[in-house]
Amino acid sequence: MKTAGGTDAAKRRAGERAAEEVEDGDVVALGTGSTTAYAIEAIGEAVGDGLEVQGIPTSFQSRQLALEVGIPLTDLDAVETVDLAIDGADQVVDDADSPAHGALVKGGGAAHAREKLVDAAAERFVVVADPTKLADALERSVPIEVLPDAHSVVADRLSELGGDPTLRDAERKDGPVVTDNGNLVLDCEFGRIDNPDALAARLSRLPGVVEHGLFVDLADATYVGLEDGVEVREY
Ligand SMILES: O=C[C@H](O)[C@H](O)[C@H](O)COP(=O)(O)O
Repeated sequence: MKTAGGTDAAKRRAGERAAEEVEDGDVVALGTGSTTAYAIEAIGEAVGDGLEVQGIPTSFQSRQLALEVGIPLTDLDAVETVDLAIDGADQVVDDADSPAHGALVKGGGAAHAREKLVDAAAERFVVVADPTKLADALERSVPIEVLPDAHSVVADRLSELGGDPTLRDAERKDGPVVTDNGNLVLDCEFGRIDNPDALAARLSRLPGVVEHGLFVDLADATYVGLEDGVEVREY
């Protein structure tokens, strides 16, 4: 998969390095997005060379790619353990002095509900990112998957919390984005999020919210792809 801009080589390095963590016999959660796609392709190559793994896809996109590159697939409810999750992020807190170090915003591809489920279940969750994703604090809009009937009432509650929600529109279809789970997505601006843990708890309490894109205390490491290598942050 190719993406626009100069970060493609960095994404590839991060993805390929994370794929090197996969061991024979592992169950691996396969995240969604352009960076994780490089990891899935690399795992597929290793499978071609004899590595035995089972993958759990997190979206239609990652499922299709995994099938294309020959990774045998399974489901979360069919396995006892998920050894490793490899997944991208839209933003990562990279300030080691911050209590939110390693917190993420995810869901740019509207896959965050399934991603959070498997990333949280994994023994080890590795984020793959290029340097444009790193920030001192989270300030990207937060994707919030909502039941279709709930989008306007949840939007009202988000405004009361100080947010500025927008229903995500599909680019090549009239109407909103519909997730793989049949739901809608509100992208909510909160400005700089100094306490993502507190905001995450408030969002989770709203009836009609299926899942939000704040991932707090879930990642074990971030692999940051650079033009000439990979930097690893362990949390
Ligand atoms: O819903 C999508 C996911 O959370 C992605 O992992 C995230 O948007 C990052 O994607 P990319 O690697 O394409 O920037």
